[in-house]
Parts: sequence; structure tokens; C-alpha cells
Amino acid sequence: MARRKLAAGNWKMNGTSAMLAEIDTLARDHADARCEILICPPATLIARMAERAGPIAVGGQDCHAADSGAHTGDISAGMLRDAGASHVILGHSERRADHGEDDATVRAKAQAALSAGLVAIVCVGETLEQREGGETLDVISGQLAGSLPDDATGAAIVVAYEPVWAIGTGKVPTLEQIGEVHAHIRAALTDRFGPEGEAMRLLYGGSVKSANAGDIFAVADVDGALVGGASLKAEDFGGIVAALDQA
Ligand SMILES: O=C[C@H](O)COP(=O)(O)O
Repeated sequence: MARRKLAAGNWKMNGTSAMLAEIDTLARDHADARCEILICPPATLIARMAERAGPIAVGGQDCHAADSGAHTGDISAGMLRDAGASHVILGHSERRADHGEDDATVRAKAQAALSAGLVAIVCVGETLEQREGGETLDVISGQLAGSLPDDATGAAIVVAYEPVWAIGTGKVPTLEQIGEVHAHIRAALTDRFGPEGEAMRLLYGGSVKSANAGDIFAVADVDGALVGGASLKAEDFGGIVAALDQA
């Protein structure tokens, strides 16, 4: 099954208007990229970025499960869509840790994203303690079962595998470890969703740089990357986009 590769950048809580120039560079340098390119800036930049992003897709980093209401500080999936976003990252380990989001919360948010017509990038991943305890595959299975809505489709859901211990640390799992988890995720998705699970894209995330991207993208069932630090500069992210196009 041919799945379109996806290079996704998560700017996290980084970026003010001065950084919008990065999207101009990215759009100029990669106008002909075969892979899909996505940047998820802080919510304050989504609308302005979407206006100048050209072929680059723009996404949110979170949304609320409700359509509207008394939720100070929150943003709904419909609001993201209205601002020009086409995707939203959900269940990132930083949200699970900092905001106590559990699988049921992530699932409700994913449902809201699907209803609003957004593509949801649902994140899963084990902690170092869980990895060392031999629990990785069970943890991932539980997160997938709990976080994905029953009507998930290949077009609307992307799964990102991000080992918590690899995020922002410069530590990367071995290619065998990445391959093992991605194969496990693919099997779980096809068991549950059939052909739709086969069509879902699987991203690896955690200390991806242009120097290691090519090796990671050669691993079976890695359909792209969710990139944090190396997505902040167009030149750095561009190297990852180029590696994905060559994979
Ligand atoms: O969402 C992105 C990930 O948390 C990876 O971050 P990183 O590339 O800075 O390790």
C-alpha cells in the first residue's frame, strides 16, 4: 500500500512572528517535494502561517474535545480549522505529562478533530522505565487501544511513535527497536481497522536530525517523522524533508 510520506514539525512552545520567515524558506525550497510537509507552530502563529505557507500544511499542537464553551485558554478543533489548520497533534507525551491527559482524553480529542475535518496525529510512546522494564509493546498497545476512536480512518489518523526518553535528548532507539515498535503498531492497526489501519501513516519522533533521518526512514513502516528541535530552522528541517523524499 502506497502511503504518502509526511515530514511533520512540532515547534512546541517556540516561535514568535519573527520566525514566520522560516515558513517562507521552507515553502520556497521544497515547493516540489513529493512528501507532505507540515508545521505545527504555537496557536498564536497558525493563522498568519497558514496565509503564507503555500504548499506547506499547518497544524495545531492540541485541541479541546468540546466544540465550544466555558474552557478558558482552550482551543477547539473547529477553531483550528477556522484559523487555517489542517492537522492537529494529540496526546503528545508533554501534554500527557504536563496536563494529565490520559488515553480517554486523547480519544475524545481525536474524535473532535475528525468531526472538524482535521487530520489527527496521535502520539504514543514508552518512558525509559517502561522500556527498561520490558513493557514497551504492551504500553503502546494500551495507548493505541485507548486513544484511537473506533471510526479512525487512514486518511484522518496518523500515529506517531515517540519514545519519551528520545525526545529532545539526542538519544535515538536502534533501528531494530524502531522497526520492532512500528511493526507492532502496524499489526495492531490492521487488526483493529483492517485496510484503514494499513493506510494509516506511522511517524517516528525523538531526536530526528538530517544526519540520522535517512537511516530511520529506511526502516519498514516508518512513513515519516514528527520532529521537534530540528523543525525550528528551515535549513535543518529541509534536510529531513530531503531525506524523506529520497527514502
Ligand atoms: O514532537 C516532537 C517530538 O517530541 C520530538 O522532539 P525532538 O525532535 O526535539 O526530540
